[in-house]
Amino acid sequence: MTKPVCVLVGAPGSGKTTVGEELAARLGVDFRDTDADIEALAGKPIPEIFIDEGEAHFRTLERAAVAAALASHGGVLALGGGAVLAEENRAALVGHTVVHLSVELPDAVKRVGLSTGRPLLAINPRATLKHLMDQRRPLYAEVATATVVTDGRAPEEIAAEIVGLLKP
Ligand SMILES: Nc1ncnc2c1ncn2[C@@H]1O[C@H](COP(=O)(O)OP(=O)(O)O)[C@@H](O)[C@H]1O
Ligand SMILES: O=C(O)C1=C[C@@H](OP(=O)(O)O)[C@@H](O)[C@H](O)C1
Ligand SMILES: [Mg+2]
Repeated sequence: MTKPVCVLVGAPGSGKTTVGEELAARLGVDFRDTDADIEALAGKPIPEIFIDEGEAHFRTLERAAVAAALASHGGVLALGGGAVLAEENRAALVGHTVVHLSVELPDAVKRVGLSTGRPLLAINPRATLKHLMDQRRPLYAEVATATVVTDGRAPEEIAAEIVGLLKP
């Protein structure tokens, strides 16, 4: 069975998508992001899924996307920030190389701001992010096989550190 060389988890704004693309380029492998898979399957952007069908439906699509990507993708895989909320997803990550991109509130807020692409953060992003991060911190720690600090660091530097971690 194919297995991702590295799965990236972390809060919104931790840089999973940005660092994941950079890491995949450095490793010469494909990059995949479950958020993009969900949008392709649903045929619409994530904010529209939240508006039309709600978060619970998004989480159902996300569980299917995570299972499919873990079983079929051999490159770098980025998950959505809330994927770790599902016990099913946390269980599916056991045995994988999972890097937690850690970020503290100030950098996360600066990076995502009032982002239009993240429906959960469309209103009051600082308070919402703080709540999400407090709730999820133990879950990222539970699934991660390594943690890389991203605060005040460029995506290139973070990707380089992960390349080093992946060396046997
Ligand atoms: N290390 C970093 N330093 C500064 N900005 C970053 C960093 N990583 C990501 N960003 C920026 O923050 C925003 C969110 O990044 P993204 O990769 O989409 O995060 P995630 O997928 O974890 O939510 C983007 O505008 C991106 O350019
Ligand atoms: O934190 C979350 O619950 C979410 C994070 C988003 O992905 P990023 O972490 O890549 O922003 C996306 O999956 C969706 O908007 C929900
Ligand atoms: Mg992302």
